[in-house]
Amino acid sequence: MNTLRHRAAPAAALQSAPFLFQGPTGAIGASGPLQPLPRGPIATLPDRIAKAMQHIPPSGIIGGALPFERDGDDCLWLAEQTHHTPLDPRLPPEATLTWSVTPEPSAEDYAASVAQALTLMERHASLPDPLRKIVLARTLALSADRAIPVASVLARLAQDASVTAFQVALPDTTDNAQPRTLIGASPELLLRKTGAEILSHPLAGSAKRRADPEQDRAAAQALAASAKDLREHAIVVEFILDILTPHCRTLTAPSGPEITSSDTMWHLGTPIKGTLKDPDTPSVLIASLLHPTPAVCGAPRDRAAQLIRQLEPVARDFYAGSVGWTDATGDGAWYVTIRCAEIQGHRARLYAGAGIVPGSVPALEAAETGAKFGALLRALGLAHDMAIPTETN
Ligand SMILES: C=C(O[C@@H]1C=C(C(=O)O)C=C[C@H]1O)C(=O)O
Repeated sequence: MNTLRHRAAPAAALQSAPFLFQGPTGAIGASGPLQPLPRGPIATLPDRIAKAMQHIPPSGIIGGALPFERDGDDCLWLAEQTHHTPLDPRLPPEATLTWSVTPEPSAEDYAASVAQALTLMERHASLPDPLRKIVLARTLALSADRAIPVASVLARLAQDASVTAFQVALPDTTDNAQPRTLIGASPELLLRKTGAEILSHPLAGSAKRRADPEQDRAAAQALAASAKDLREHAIVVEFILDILTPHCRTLTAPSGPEITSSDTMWHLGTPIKGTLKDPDTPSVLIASLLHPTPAVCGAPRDRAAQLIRQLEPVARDFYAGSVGWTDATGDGAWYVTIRCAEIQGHRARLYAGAGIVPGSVPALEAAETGAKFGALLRALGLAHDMAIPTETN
């Protein structure tokens, strides 16, 4: 992807783009005439994509967001042109918004749900195919005294060169509502397809980055040696290999995870590489087979999803879904929708989750989710660690 050829567009000009992504491999987004794809669940996606692929011009792109729930309606567009214009790194003056922040649920209630999930796992351990992992999330409901400047928040998220910053326009909730936008900085690649080659780079197992370099290195080393995190991670890799195997001629993964990082978090990550049997399958369809992986849902998938619905007080909507794009050849990239917020006017809802396996400690999982809000909080001009309960900070 050639990003040098293009001059940066003013952030405001890109604010209305229905989808755009900027990460280590460059910037890509929709431009030109646009039409929404009919909305629907994953079960009808192959049909809807096949129809859209009949009409896509060679320079076109399909992109948008899949929700967390496989039977929820997605939000995809077909744009006749693709742009590769990077976000303008020159930020407008420091925003001075005044905020109110309400955790929903509170960190204490979240920890109580984690404890409940652990009890259930223990009680079901002797049943056939027991629940082995569940990812539980919490949210922060933010309200500012003015409209949130989406474009400059996105530009700030994109300053972390190790993540993919994204923006996707979401369907309006009511007829005359203000536009809803999903923005985020995903560190996790669900699936990239280039010709017959595919790459998935799941993350699971996390530790907060530290300001002090020695403590920061120690946190990474402790993560790499944590049996609990290695178990949590292995469940995701096993799931992805199982799903991809029937679709691949070759499929390889290293025997253990590597340490990866964003500006705010350390993670365990495993690059899984494959060659597709049918290289014409559009990337969004392979991504939709994988989604949601146990990195954001759990194992077994359906049982975890059901318990998530029971234990989480706020619906996930597009959080823990997938955002991405597919071009006219079917190539594309789909990311796990994490480290994200839904923004509407002066309100934002931030989401963060953590994988729970036997051995997880509720208060530490509350702290981990608190740290995962950091990238968004900082981009909004708030203290990155304000959601980490003080006794664990
Ligand atoms: C669920 C989230 O992150 C996921 C969960 C992780 C974990 O439990 O260690 C790590 C990376 C992500 O796959 C999130 O950030 O909201």
